Amino acid sequence: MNIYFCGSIRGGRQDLHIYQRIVKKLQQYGKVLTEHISYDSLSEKGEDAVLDGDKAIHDRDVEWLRISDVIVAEVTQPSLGVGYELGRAVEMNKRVLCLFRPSSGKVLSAMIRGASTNSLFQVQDYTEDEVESFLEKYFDSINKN
Ligand SMILES: O=c1[nH]c(=O)n([C@H]2C[C@H](O)[C@@H](COP(=O)(O)O)O2)cc1CO
Repeated sequence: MNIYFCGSIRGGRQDLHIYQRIVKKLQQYGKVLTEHISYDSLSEKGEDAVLDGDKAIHDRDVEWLRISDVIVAEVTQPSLGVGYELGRAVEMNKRVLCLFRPSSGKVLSAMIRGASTNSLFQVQDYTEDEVESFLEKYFDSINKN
């Protein structure tokens, strides 16, 4: 199974430790195409700028979305890139799980919470200690279907 994990990079790296837990857990279920989002070495600047760097990142990531079976996004730290990826994923009719921590004091965008109209696009509120168990439940349920 190809899994696309979305997490904030230029939107801020505050939640990196949670991304690392999520990616580690997701790797039990399939290949995480975007493992780099969990790297300590990846700063708020983004991946190393090469000639045409941002275009290459965008085109690679859209292709990875296209070949993904499931998209899991940690959406607590707002990120333009994550929002864009989720919009593209909806257009591609992909299965999406968004994870949000209300304990952050933030209020999730209506364009994400409001997109949760069917089982294909789910938004799950969680607390940090529950993250692995929510992922287990989610993957158990999709593996049954
Ligand atoms: O260097 C990068 N590499 C990369 O894969 N992305 C993708 C994956 C992330 O889920 C998302 C983060 O977007 P942003 O940088 O706007 O927070 O965009 C984004 C950047 C930098 O914007």
